Amino acid sequence: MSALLSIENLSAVSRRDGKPILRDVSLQVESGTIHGLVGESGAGKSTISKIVLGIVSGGVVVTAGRVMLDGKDLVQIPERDKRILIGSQLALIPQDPLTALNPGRHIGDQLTDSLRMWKGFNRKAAWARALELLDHVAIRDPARVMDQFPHHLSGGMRQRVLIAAAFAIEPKLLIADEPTTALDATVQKQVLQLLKRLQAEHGTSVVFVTHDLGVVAQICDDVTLLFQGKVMEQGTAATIFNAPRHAYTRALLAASPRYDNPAAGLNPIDDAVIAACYAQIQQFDGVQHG
Ligand SMILES: Nc1ncnc2c1ncn2[C@@H]1O[C@H](COP(=O)(O)OP(=O)(O)OP(=O)(O)O)[C@@H](O)[C@H]1O
Repeated sequence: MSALLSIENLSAVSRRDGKPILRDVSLQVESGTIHGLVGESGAGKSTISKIVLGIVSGGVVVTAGRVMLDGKDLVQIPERDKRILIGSQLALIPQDPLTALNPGRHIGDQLTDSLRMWKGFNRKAAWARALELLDHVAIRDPARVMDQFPHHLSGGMRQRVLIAAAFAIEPKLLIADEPTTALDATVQKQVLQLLKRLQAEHGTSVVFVTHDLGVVAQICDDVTLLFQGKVMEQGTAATIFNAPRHAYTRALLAASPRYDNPAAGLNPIDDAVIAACYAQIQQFDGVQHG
């Protein structure tokens, strides 16, 4: 297997106060696999995704590292080349489908836009392809949905539309940013199954951003676990779940809801584990600056 996306020693700081946001993060997303980017709030998951997608805000400064997509460094290449590379090979499934869709435009127009822009379809061909895509994500009566506005659809349907839009350009890499957080448990499971099916059919590589290890267990092949912008543990999902090495991983697992045993209680993360993580980070920062 070869890595489609290779993040190498990526570090970033806040422009305002120089505070580290990413600390020497390296990870590889192998072709045709789903890589879970996992961590609690502030771990740096969104920052990594935004750097890959070329949409990181000016408040974040990348201070070191490379982001290699298919052999090209996204941090270094000229802006125009980057836009073309990202637009044609990357797609995003966002957390909140409602804000990601334009409320004032029909679903059909929104779906055909990227097909016309990136796949060179004419209006008629794009419309036919969009109908197929909606059918493929199990939307009933796609022709009717094409003429609807986002607010006419349920949350699960909106997320299916965005999944259809993401796969429309046949991206090599898909970034799914907590795509099921806003959905209730039953719909969440259906959307995850859909994502997994399409990913396998298309051979797409996926970075799956989540704070939820239960979701990781359902669909990820590999996992990178972050704490305060530092990789705490990395490996196959099987290793992370069956033989976690880091105390933080074990604590997070114990604190996650058990889908196979919902009656089992949750164990809050021990303060001592968090203190040890901060100590590890302080030591890392000390070595960097000392
Ligand atoms: N534009 C910015 N300017 C300065 N600091 C930022 C900026 N964006 C994010 N940060 C900081 O970077 C750190 C990581 O944030 P990030 O949003 O990447 O974490 P996350 O793991 O995605 O968390 P969440 O699950 O809450 O979205 C946080 O401390 C945050 O305050």
